[in-house]
Amino acid sequence: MSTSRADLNREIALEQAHVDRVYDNLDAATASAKSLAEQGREIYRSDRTGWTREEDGTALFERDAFAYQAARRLAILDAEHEGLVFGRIDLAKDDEARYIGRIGVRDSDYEPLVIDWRAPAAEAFYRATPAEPMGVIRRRVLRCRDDKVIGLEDDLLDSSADTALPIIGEGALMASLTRARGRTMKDIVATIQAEQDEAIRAPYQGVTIIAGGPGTGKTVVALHRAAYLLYTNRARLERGGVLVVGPSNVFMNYIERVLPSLGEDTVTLKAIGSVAADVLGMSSERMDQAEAATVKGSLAMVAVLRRLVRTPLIDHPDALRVRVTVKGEVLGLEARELGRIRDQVLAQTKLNRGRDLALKLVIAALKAKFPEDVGIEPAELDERVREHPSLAMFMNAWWPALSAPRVLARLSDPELTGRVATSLTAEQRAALTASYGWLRGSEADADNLKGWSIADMALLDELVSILGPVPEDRDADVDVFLEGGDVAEVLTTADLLRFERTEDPDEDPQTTYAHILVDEGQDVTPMQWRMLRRRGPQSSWTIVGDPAQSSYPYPEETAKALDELIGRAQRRTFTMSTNYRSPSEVFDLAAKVITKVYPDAELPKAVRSTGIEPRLEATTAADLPAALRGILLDLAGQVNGTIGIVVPPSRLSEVQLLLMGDDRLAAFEDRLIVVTALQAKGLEYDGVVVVSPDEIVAEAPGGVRVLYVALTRATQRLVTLDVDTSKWRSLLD
Ligand SMILES: Nc1ncnc2c1ncn2[C@@H]1O[C@H](COP(=O)(O)OP(=O)(O)OP(=O)(O)O)[C@@H](O)[C@H]1O
Repeated sequence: MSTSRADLNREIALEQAHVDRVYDNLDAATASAKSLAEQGREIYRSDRTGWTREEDGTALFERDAFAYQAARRLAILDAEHEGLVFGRIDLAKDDEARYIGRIGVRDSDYEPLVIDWRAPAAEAFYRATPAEPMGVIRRRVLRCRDDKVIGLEDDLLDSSADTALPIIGEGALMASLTRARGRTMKDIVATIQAEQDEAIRAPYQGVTIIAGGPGTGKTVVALHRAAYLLYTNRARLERGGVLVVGPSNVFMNYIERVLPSLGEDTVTLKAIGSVAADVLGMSSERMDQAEAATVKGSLAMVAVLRRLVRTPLIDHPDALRVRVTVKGEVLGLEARELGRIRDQVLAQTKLNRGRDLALKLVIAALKAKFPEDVGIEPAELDERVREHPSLAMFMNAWWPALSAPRVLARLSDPELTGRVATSLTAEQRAALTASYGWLRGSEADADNLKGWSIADMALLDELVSILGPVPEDRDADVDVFLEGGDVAEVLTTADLLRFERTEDPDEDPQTTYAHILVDEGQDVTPMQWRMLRRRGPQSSWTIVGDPAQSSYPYPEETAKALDELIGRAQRRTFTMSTNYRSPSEVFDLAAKVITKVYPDAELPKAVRSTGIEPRLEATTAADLPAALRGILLDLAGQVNGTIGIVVPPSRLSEVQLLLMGDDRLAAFEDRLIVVTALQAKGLEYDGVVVVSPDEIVAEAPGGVRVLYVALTRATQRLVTLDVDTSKWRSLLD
């Protein structure tokens, strides 16, 4: 709808007057909060002199109806300086105008000046549509920079209403979608759409699944849901904690500003490779080769790890034998008897907690061997066996406290892997041991934190839960040499014990959360679901995902693991149907590719069209630098924001080097980002060049599904650049 500049300026001035009032009241409230804090008075008081967030009056909203809380949240918002007031609805009833903002603000008479976007009174701002206006005549979105109103976008929702309200602009959603993208995700609090709002405001309990194709806002909606849940369940969630898990640190950096821009800073964000850092004291960003990653993610690993723990660390025959001499009688237990005791203990308790019980059973078994016809007092026999130096030495070797890395490192031994991983194929076993090649040779390498992969974190976490925490104090300060052992054996065992003693395992139990939000859930492997469940045995969940973008080759296995996680909990699914990211020209191409291999893919409808078709280019390996350079120079002139260069892993460093050595590209290097298709998950760029689609398919565990991820990252323009081969194009026919 067209409006004159004068109309716009007049409306802006009107809104500015209201925004000024809001800020004046905020200043007063902040001052009052400060003085409350300074006086150290009880904060939650009935003299509501300042402001709070809304008029509802129920216990729910009273909870933080005090200046201190609001001032704290305001301080978080301040860092961002995004408009505090961003919306207004004009209601037919009583000509009421309601302002919507990031937090609620009242004036000195306790009248609401701004309603928190999460309050029930704000719901109509998001839900009203022309088909169902919910009493709203006009919805207005205010664009502010700091505390200045700089633009307005209106939607007329009830055209039948007799109103003189001016309608300005083309609608806020389109204005927001066509803006250039930066390096971090922005909140969408001013333009949340009705179907998104339903998922955001879904009840807290059980498991909420947010599904839908690429670019439908699943991530951003889930983050707004976290903010909403904190608002409606603040006491429970601030105490119990909220954890947001995403695929990588790059992704966490991309989304990290969204919650603070909504006034929330109590949420913990972790990449999947960091989730187990609470018990392991380490995290990882390293990806395994496709084959190894797949084996390590599969549920078959549970049995492999259990068997691994049951296999004694030392299986030298001398170490698997205990002998004590009492009154000239040699009492001994052989490997088979010791094996039985071991199984009995491990059936009852975790290895690191079972040593005392194992010792008790060994002593009982040894005593039972003492000949009945040789006279000895039971108490004396007990003492002689118990205090025999060989016994302590034997126990240190047979039942050492084990750390998870120490145990997992054993899978670098192909022979042992062959024994414990009987359910895996020979190829799977080979991939597994090859991935631990870095550990071969030196024991202490298990401590090399850089070697472990993201997939290993879930295996190590599983091991911690099988082994129990390593006890701090081990009475192993004795000089160790095994009875009947040779010198080499003595050294090996002593080394082993020293290793155990110098370890500094993190004994904290897992940190648990009241709500866990998992993004890119389709890529969470079954082993990783088990790791996550340990962080939320009682929690409610929000799970975001799109199976069509999965890089785990067995989506059915992940779905099964997810079903187990959900169990009998209440489950509700919201499927987002509109693609807000890519223009229809770009998404149509991606949709053709995915439907050929994954006919069940959710295909959202693109909300925009630019009239610009994707460019399909081809080059040779030798000419790649020149061809890519030409495309990037073109794109830099065509889009204002970021340009993503999505490459197969094998070309990552080649392309990074190319960018570094080029003067003309250096001029806009802050807009260029090189990523592999897997790293690009969840991210978006205004211009995207997908380099060598065929190699992306060949190198990624998810094949074409990962190419689909790459093809759906552009908000404006897409270029594909084939290198030598163009096989993927057969998917476009
Ligand atoms: N209601 C909205 N208003 C404005 N922008 C929106 C809205 N919904 C989504 N967007 C924008 O669309 C883009 C895609 O959102 P998001 O990354 O959350 O999608 P996604 O479904 O998680 O995508 P993918 O599956 O590809 O990771 C983002 O730039 C987001 O800000």
